[in-house]
Amino acid sequence: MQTCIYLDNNATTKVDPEVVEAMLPYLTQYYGNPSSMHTFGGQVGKAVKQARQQVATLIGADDSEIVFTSCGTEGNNAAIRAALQAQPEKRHIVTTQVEHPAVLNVCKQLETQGYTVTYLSVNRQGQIDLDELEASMTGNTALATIMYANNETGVVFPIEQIGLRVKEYGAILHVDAVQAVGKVPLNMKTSTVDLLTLSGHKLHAPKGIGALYVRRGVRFRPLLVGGHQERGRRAGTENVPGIIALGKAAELAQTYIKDVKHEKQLRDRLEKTLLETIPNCEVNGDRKNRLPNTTNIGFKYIEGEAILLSLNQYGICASSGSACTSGSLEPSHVLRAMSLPYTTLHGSIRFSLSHYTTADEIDRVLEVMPLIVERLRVLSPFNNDQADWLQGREVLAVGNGL
Ligand SMILES: Cc1ncc(COP(=O)(O)O)c(C=O)c1O
Ligand code: FES
Repeated sequence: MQTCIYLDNNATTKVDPEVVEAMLPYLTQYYGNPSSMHTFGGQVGKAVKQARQQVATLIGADDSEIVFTSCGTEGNNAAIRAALQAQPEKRHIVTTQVEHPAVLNVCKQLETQGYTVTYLSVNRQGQIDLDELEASMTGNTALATIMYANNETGVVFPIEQIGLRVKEYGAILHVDAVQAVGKVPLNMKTSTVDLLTLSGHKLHAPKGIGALYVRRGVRFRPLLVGGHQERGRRAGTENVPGIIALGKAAELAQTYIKDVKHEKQLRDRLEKTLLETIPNCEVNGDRKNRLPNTTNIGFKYIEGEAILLSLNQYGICASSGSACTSGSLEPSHVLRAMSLPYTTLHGSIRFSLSHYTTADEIDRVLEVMPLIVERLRVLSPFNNDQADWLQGREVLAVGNGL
């Protein structure tokens, strides 16, 4: 298989070799069912218990507060449904316009089922306004579901300040922390968060395993109903190899989190040099409150997809939005919510690094990017001469909600 310079770690990550090593015996040797009465199954149950502890430790939770799920999407669905079922009399939800589809589309579906949803706006930096949040909360608000860090821009929301406001109204706070866990330290013991979603494949475990943190005392009804697994909070025989892998990845992440300087330095160098060497480009999102591994840069007057295809020819993987929506060629809903100019909106690229990223790889990207952008701008029908015309369209495009 082809290797590449992989700068798309917000889409998914490489499984750590130590994680593979930890999970393999649970595919081959220890295949028992953790719920079985016999010792063969029981030893698997013990390993699952240890993995639960490892995940709990990473986010400062108690192991009884961790429910294993199949992915981040399931965690979000389960959390939102559980929060609403716990307070059936309340029919209002607060979220943001920049959530992942695994939250946004659940909210849209709930709107057809008698719920009202407030989608908080974001400013040009991708930040929400805490006053707007406060003004949207009422006694009828059951749930605020707000992401920790944005997958496209890396922008981090002030979750604890959000939590204080949400708590004033007695609502439940669910946080989609799929992009944050393993990248920034979290401590549920000192947090206002009630429910928190994480996903293994974003922190060097395989795809198809995740976890939901459920604060002790928060009433929880399962999304999947059946057997008594996960203390009745998620039915279905456990994905044991996935759970062991997530446990190991969580343990390793504790070390990596302490060493994000490496990633951050490379990200900052990539960003700074691109801005210096390529005219007409800018960083999208709040540069102060951001994940250490992500940069989203708008290259004016060209198409993001064209940049991606060119990068691909050089063996460089990046992204122009979340993988789910990138097939559509529609500009990203996150960047649209930030009201970026039309000229930037279409030419935005996300580079997301990991601790595997090397200085040589960044050098290579810095070598080819100016050539790619220059070539595409020469070919572009939207070159700088037409900027005035484009700025005119920008008003139109935003007005149409494009
Ligand atoms: C912020 C965010 N939430 C949820 C998800 C969905 O996670 P999963 O792919 O494990 O279902 C993703 C993954 O793209 C994400 O970035
Ligand atoms: S669900 Fe996979 S990238 Fe969004």
